[in-house]
Amino acid sequence: MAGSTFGQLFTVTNFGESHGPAIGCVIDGCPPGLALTEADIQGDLDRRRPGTSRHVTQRNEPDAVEILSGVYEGKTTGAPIALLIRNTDQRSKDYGNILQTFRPGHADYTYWHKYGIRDPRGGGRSSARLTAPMVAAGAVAKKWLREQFGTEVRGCMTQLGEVVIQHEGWDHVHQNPFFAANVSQIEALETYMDALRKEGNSIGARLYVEATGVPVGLGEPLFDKLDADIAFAMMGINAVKGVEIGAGFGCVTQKGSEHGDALTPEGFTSNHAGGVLGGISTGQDIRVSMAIKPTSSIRLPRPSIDLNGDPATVETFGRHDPCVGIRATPIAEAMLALVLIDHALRHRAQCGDVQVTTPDIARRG
Ligand SMILES: C=C(O[C@@H]1CC(C(=O)O)=C[C@@H](OP(=O)(O)O)[C@H]1O)C(=O)O
Repeated sequence: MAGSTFGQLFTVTNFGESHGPAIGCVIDGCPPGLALTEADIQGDLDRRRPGTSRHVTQRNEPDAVEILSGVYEGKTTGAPIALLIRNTDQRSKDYGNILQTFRPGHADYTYWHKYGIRDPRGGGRSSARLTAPMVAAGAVAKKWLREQFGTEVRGCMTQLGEVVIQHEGWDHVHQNPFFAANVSQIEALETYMDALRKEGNSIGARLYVEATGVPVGLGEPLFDKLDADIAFAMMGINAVKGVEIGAGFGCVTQKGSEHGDALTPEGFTSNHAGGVLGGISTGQDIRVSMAIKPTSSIRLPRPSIDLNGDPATVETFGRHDPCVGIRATPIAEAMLALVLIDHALRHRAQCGDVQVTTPDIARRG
């Protein structure tokens, strides 16, 4: 399958460029009968959209979604659902000076060598703007999962550069532009970002995303393991460079007696597995962490080469996120929801009914 379609039974085909007339996606395989309006989707798009604080790109896009097909009298019909988001605030002249060069750390270089042609305006097809349609599709998946199984997907930023963010409570996530589960560190995060922006530089971040109320049995035994597909989905998000499931790299120093989550009649007593054993969901919370690289478009001049391979200096102007991780939480949530709906439909196709249990006493304790 070509590289713009995600999923096996609930497929999402992403289209568009950052400075084209519109971006969007076509969802195929959505179960019929799901009540769906634009309002079900818009909330998550608003959480991701640019221009909402001084710490993100100042490109001001409403990211208003239009449902073009697949819904009749407020319900999905089983037909493809086309979702459209019009681009309204392109400023393509910002990219004039980098047409002949490659930004270090950017897809400019690989796109040029692969295709021999690229749309450089706003990063074209490589733009993080193309995550918006995935957030829209993810909102549909979230709604179906919630109604079928009571599954909830949520995420937060856990580290911005060197600043580790302590988890104070999930309700804090909605009260700050960083998606931090913390309000007492917001001032420190703002000071950090203000200094970084002044310097013309960018920084990486770490995010956490989890799904609760996940049925047992989602995932395939050998290749399409649930955790493998989650890692694939997260690595498909622009700028993600590392993914951990459960204890992740922490398992290197764990002993078997510690890592293996004990089973009791009431449920598991811990969740180092991150909710997946043998590639199949345990019914515990799915726990995922990811590392997001610093934005490659920065104001600081850097050495590079031009299209002829001669030395060049690159400086990027325009409206870039000093930390793409700041707006990435809704994207990670959406990708996790898309993996879960796809595997829930696959499980149902092979095994019939999906078993909903929440044997995770670790999270209740
Ligand atoms: C527009 C969005 O982010 C954009 C992502 C992006 C990039 O190269 O990835 C470059 C910038 O585009 P522009 O130069 O056109 O402002 C960001 O603003 C968005 O996320 O919706």
